[in-house]
Amino acid sequence: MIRNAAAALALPFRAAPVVASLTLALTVLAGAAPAGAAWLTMLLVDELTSGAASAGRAAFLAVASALTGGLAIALLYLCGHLGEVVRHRVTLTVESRLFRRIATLPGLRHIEDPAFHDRLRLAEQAAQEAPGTISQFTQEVVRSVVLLAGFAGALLVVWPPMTLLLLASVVTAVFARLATARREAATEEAWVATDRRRLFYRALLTDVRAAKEIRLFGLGELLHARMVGSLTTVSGARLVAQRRGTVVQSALALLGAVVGGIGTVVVALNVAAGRSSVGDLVLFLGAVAGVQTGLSGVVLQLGEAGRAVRLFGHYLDVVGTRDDLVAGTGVPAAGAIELRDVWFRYSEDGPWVLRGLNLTIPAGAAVGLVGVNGAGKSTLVKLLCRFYDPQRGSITWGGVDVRELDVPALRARIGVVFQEFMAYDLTAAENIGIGQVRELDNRARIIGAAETARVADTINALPNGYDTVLSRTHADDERTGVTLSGGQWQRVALARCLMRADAELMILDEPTSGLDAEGEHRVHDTLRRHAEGRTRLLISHRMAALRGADLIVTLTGGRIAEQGSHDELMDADGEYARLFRLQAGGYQDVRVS
Ligand SMILES: Nc1ncnc2c1ncn2[C@@H]1O[C@H](COP(=O)(O)OP(=O)(O)OP(=O)(O)O)[C@@H](O)[C@H]1O
Repeated sequence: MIRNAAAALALPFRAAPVVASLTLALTVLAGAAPAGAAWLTMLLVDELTSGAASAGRAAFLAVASALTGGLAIALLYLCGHLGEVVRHRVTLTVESRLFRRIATLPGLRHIEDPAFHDRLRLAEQAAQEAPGTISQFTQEVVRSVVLLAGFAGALLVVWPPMTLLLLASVVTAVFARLATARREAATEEAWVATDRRRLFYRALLTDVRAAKEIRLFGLGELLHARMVGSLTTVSGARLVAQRRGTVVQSALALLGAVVGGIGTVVVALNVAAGRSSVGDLVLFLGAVAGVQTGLSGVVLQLGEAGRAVRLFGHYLDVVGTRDDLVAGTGVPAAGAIELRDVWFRYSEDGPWVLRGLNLTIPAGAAVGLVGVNGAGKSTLVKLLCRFYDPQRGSITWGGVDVRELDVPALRARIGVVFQEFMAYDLTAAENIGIGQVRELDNRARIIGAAETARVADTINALPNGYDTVLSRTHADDERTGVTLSGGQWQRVALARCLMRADAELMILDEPTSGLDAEGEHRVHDTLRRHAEGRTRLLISHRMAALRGADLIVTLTGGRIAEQGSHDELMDADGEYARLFRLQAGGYQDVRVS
């Protein structure tokens, strides 16, 4: 908690050192002004009730008191504005740090972890709220401390025990408010998963891709009910926490009134008995009102700040998240890729997906990978891209363990069309160009990749050609976007992969599943010519597509069960031959010669 508070308090001074320091100085002045005004008022009252009042001195004191009061208000507004400036800079800093951490996480472990997403949501909330709340609280504390110091002197002079009484009521208020804040923050933490589900259902209801199934299967009511159910639960819990807070606040207000009342009675009796002056009473009343107003502001904000500090811990956790992979510094060397006794599972208690897998992918060879659904083909691809590390065994490239290589350098040598490739709501040119970010503006290269992937004609026929936004939900400059068919999208993804003209390893995970028969034939033909000499890993359920590969391997039970050329595997008459015949049989027709 102290670590969180210190980090949050330091933030404004790191994000906007000059403005934050100026705000602090002016806040001190703003805090001193009301006490100054009260002292001047006391002097004025005493002057007027002294029996030998000087008109000039009284007028001076009246003007000075009014001006000091006015200055206090003006300073408050100025500090408010400067506080906004600081908040703006702090928000930029924290959001930027938070999302840079997310953007630079090398592996997939954290991003696939639901608990990490919950922490991220709390961190985002804290990043937006905490800096403002905490810097406002800091200002309030500084102003109040100065103000209290001024008034405490007055109270000590007029009736010393009042200082102790006020102190006792403040300590009570602080503890009560902090307890409320802890409860409120705990409520947020407890319900964050439910709130995430609400956002999930909400996103589904408005998702264009989900719209067809939602309508056909009549899921609208179900999703709506679940969304509202989550919302009701979360806002109900927040209301309960808030109700408790209100009860506590009301009790504290009553306590303050009782303490103030006791002091006023005592001092009024002193004035009546001639032990204190009327000026003393005026000063005392001003001081008590000033102290209580100032303190109730601080105590109220203390609650907000306490909650913010606790949630800020999630921000610090996310920003300080360790890399989910230990990166090396080596530069990849050309050569064969070898997987030796690779064991992998997605979680500690999950089932093994790969169980002692051994495979050599020779440099420059086309390797076809076959296996039933769930055999682990895409998992193997993810390991080659080093999104995860195997729990046991090793993967080497050119004789070097991939764990010793620099991760971006390794990935720069790989071009992939993932099975679940992305369809970005960007222009056609950007959708292809992002395959090689430094070539994003190289239109000739983008057109070349589109032509190789045989999607150029489709793009040329779009309303704005390569500048057409491929989206129905986003539009640029009032131009509506367009949506491509599944197969056309797949060709765009292929063109994106082909932007990596210098990639040594090309991985195509089901690259032609959405293509028509002629399209598939042409793409394979083009790929064979385009990727000649590069290492290729091709995954497909259409066995005919892999027939021409130099090496075909079948993945069964987390291991390589068979490997060889098409002819060798057919001669061996194993699982591959069985599957191949099964598929080929599906196409046999007496009318086809
Ligand atoms: N991110 C993940 N987290 C946990 N388990 C996963 C994850 N991805 C895949 N799996 C599991 O790993 C196993 C292998 O999945 P994988 O996607 O590698 O199979 P595949 O051979 O590519 O299948 P398909 O032919 O259907 O594409 C499956 O049981 C799957 O449930």
